Amino acid sequence: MITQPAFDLIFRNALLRSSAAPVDIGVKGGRIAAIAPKLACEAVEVDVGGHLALPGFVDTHIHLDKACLLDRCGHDHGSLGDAIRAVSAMKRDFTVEDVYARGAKVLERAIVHGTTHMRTHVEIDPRIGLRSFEAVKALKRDYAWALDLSLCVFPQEGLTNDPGAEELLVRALRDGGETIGGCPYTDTDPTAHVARIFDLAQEFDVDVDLHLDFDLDPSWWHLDEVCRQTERRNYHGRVAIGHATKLSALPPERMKAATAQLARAGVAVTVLPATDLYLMGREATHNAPRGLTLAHKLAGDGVVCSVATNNVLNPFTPFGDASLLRMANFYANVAHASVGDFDTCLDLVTELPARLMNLDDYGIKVGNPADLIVLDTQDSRFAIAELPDVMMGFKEGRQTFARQRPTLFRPGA
Ligand SMILES: O=c1cc[nH]c(=O)[nH]1
Repeated sequence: MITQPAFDLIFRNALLRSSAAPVDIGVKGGRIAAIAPKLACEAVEVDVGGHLALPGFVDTHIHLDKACLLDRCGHDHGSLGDAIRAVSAMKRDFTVEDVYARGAKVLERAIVHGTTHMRTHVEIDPRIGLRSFEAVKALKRDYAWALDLSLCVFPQEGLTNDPGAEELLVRALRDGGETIGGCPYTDTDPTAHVARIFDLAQEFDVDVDLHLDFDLDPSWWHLDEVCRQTERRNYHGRVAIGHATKLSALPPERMKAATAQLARAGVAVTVLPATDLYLMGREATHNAPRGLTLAHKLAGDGVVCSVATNNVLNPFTPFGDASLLRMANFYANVAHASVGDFDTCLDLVTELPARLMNLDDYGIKVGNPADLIVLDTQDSRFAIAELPDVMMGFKEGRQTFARQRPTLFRPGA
């Protein structure tokens, strides 16, 4: 009789955030089958060497369709409006192949930086039609070996004011759109925009992820309407808002009320620090006012939050390498995070965005897919501060990348 090995693969000596000492992780059929201090059986082995193993970063908000446009967009961008107009003019010339190539470049960077789950927003409107959507669908298929890509279709330039946009959105939702986004502040009727997005979300039974309240004027906003619609439609836990920088301009009492409102409605908040700080305050002649919603504080008060990359090398953010660890470090730097907040900052790119995206089988737990990454650090508390290399990644137990340690050429060695 041939005895089957209990595991196909064992990760030896992996430090988990939840364990005081390194453990072994047994994998069978692509799923985690056991976690124990020492697994005594034969299998292919990967020596993690006491380094930190995490379940992979979760990027809830990126725009693959308009990444890597620096060579086409001129040198002088400024405000949010400028960025939207610049891409609006360019996208008429986007082809499926062009969007695919730019998106692939960013996806490959994200993979080697340890991202295992990602939600890309993709613009759907009469200027671009469904070309970008076709490209990101192909990217989802072609990179499924390394990363779960989820598609959020959205009308960047408005809905009620843009004839033809809704019909295209409906076609995208019938053909693989997994979440519906929106951008009420570009619509001539923001309230109707929000209501229509929720109508479509309910019709297609998909979650909602809106660009919202992206400035520093707290005298008006769309947050109340979004929370109202969420509660009215029983969409608790299925709605996220990105940017929401107006929250950072609220005095403490109003912030307390807004936090309670978000927690009650189950509306999640995604902070996009690179874009938020790049685009705001552009009209100012001096003391350029910029703000950032404090995701780690909101998270402490029961609001599901994430930090995400958003835009990479385009007029919205002419920087970036799709590294979520670097983005979390950037966020922690500019958001007044103290050493005691660093653990929560790591949650903002792992556990919390997994909740935002309702990923039921996320995490290094028995029964879950063996999706994990290994960081070159032995202390999870300081991963955000240290910016360690992500040394290797696995999806369902299959290795997706390895990063070589740099070699020092010491004289005389
Ligand atoms: O940051 C932003 C805001 C609106 N639309 C985008 O694509 N990015």
